[in-house]
Amino acid sequence: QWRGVIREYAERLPVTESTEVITLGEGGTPLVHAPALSALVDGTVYLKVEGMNPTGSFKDRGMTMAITSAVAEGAKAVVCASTGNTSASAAAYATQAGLTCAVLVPAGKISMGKLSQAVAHGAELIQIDGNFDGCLDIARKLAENYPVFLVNSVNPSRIEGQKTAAFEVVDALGDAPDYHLLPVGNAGNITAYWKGYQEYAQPWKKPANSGNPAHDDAVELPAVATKTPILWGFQAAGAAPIVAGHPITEPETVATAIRIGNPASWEKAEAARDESGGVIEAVTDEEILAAHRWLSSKEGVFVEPASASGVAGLIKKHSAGAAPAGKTWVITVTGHGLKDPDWAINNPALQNENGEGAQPTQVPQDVETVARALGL
Ligand SMILES: Cc1ncc(COP(=O)(O)O)c(/C=C/C(=O)C(=O)O)c1O
Repeated sequence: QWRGVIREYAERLPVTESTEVITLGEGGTPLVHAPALSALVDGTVYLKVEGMNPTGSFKDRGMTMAITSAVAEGAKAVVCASTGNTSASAAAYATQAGLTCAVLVPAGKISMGKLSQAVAHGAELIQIDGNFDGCLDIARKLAENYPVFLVNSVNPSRIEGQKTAAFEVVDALGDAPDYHLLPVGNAGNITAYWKGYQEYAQPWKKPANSGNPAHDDAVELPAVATKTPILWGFQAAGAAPIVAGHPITEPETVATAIRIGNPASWEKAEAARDESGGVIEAVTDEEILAAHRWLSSKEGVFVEPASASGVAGLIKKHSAGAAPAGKTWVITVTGHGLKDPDWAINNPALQNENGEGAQPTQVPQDVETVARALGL
């Protein structure tokens, strides 16, 4: 039985045997071979399908650690700003821990699937007249001035939890891939992957000065990977502050999850890019929606639009002749397609010549008619 990322990787996380772990069984997600993308780049491409986490996105990895830390510190309430997935995850883990949860979301810019999760778990849901960056500013001020614990990825425990995805990739492949690709919004995830890959590529011992006597006699663990991958991060062209080199005051993209203009982990994301010898570049909404469609129609993997940004990036880099052949690639697809189902029906890449979506056919309850409708 998979025990959740904290128990599975306890020797590499800031916990001890006596820590009360709050978990919904997150982690242990599928690493799925992508035959069509592998053929495209003449290499081996795997998808790290993070939509298979308990609340349907990679955020659960960080939230199990953040809520576990909140409980350890005696918090009674947590707060987060979110484009949707963080709030869905915070609401679920807070419920599991018996904490109240306040979530601040940009008014009218959160997908129905994510909204339904925060509501279902009884979060105090506040829609802010502004964008995600404005919500994060308020959340930080609330945590500074009121008895609420901030669980956004500025909280280092989120990064600790999310680094376990890199461990799982190496454990599954036997070493790090040559390249790892992923979307970049608030930039916590690229920061976490780089931390995980670096830690796994060298001997590891819990930091003795963590103030936790149990760490002082921790054993040193050997390196697991022989190398670290090159990281390629991708922002939506209308919300690409790291690419532009300055904040974007009015970020715009259909990929609402990464509609972020001033990433909290900006510097750490640049460090991950530079230390890994990688890039952070932009992909357009059209390229994102085409990649979203590629995944569902060619690889059998259904994701929400922002999650396809890494795949859009690989396709774009390949068409520019910048994707070397014979390599091993891992692309993190970050959230399940059910989070934002409209794009499965209304994706322009799916519509026919007169702009109709792929509406299901309706016929009378008659087997011959159905057979004809199926073209049998
Ligand atoms: C599906 C999906 N894919 C990619 C990202 C970008 O990850 P980061 O670069 O670590 O921010 C997000 C981020 C969502 C939030 O920031 C939030 O939920 O508040 C996401 O939901």
